[in-house]
Amino acid sequence: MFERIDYYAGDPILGLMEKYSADSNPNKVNLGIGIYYDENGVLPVLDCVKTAEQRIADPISPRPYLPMAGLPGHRKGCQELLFGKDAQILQDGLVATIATIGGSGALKVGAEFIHEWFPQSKCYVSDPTWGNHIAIFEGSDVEVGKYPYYDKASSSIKFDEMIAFFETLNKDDVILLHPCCHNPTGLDLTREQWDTALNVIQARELIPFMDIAYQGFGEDMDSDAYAIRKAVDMGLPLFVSNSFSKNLSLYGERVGGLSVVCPTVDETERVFGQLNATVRRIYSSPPSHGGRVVDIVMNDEALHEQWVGEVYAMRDRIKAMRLKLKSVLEAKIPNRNFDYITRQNGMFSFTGLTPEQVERLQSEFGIYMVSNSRMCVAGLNTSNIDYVANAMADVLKD
Ligand SMILES: Cc1[nH+]cc(COP(=O)(O)O)c(/C=N/[C@@H](CC(=O)O)C(=O)O)c1O
Repeated sequence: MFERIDYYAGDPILGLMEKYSADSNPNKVNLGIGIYYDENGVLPVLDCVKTAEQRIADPISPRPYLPMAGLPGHRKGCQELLFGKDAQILQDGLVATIATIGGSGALKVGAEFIHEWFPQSKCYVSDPTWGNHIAIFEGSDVEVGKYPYYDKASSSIKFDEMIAFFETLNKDDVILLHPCCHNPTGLDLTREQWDTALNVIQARELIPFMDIAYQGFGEDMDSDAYAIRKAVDMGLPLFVSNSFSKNLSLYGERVGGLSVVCPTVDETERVFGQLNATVRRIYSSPPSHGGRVVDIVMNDEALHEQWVGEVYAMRDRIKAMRLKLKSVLEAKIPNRNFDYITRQNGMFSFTGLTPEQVERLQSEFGIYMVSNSRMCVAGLNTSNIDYVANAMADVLKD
């Protein structure tokens, strides 16, 4: 009956977690999946989340279905975080926002929506991008292409090539963009480059789809949303998927959002309705527990302020690890340039190690990076960074 079903080869990122867990090496280090670990190598529960959890737990309350779009407070929290608390488009009711099952759920609903209502549109992702971007859009029968992004030789962005490629695309083609903390390269456009890119997107009548999964880990909450807010200022139609997995450290609660910025209130109502219809036919409604945590933290002024501080502390620890790794590697291999480590933003560093070198780190040292050489810098701490730097120096020297 099922003998014709293909074996699943596994996911290049999630599959690493299983291998890491099974590794008996006492010195093993997990630099694979994009998860923030604290200085003690522990996945933190943020203090603001602890408070929210206590409020949810006492008094304990029933767990009815949520609306298809999720809790209004969760949706409001997404909108204010992405567009700014006083954004005119929010006052004018021009944003259709739903709470989703993480950023992945937001991308899936967005992909389904595009397949249904823009069937001629192709989706173009950066080369390279987060691998699941391609799987999610192709899984919704949206044809996926790649736009030039990363130049391996110079560890920089192929900006002119990217712009030239955008100029060749068709009206309503979708451009999947990382507003900050690009995964896997860590390389972000400057504000001037965003302005240029968005002008071309506007001129070609392309549809920007911005996936922001690490807001607050780059510069700050507002700066990290620059591209999103610039697109709004320009009057562009815009899709934004956001994730609270990383900046609320709520990975397993599956909380995110999908927002669509529309030209008129009538179009916003139409889009919002169809987003609900799409949710209903995929998973019906989002999870309530995580949604309530988001609602409480995002809408309680004191908790929101505490949350921002906790995100910036995570950001700053990652930045400190970048500086330390760069200095240790420079000391060990003086003739090699490691500037890329501190030029990159967010959780990831694209190390440029060859697949063989990545494999050696794993098999000889128990250090796990994604096979494309992406390192999750948040897995480093003062206890393991010398071990990791020594191992990287060893494989780089040979
Ligand atoms: C750019 C991006 N967008 C969306 C997601 C999905 O987020 P979530 O809210 O958990 O559904 C992730 C997760 N990335 C990390 C984990 C994973 O691969 O699923 C990663 O790149 O390691 C991203 O890196």
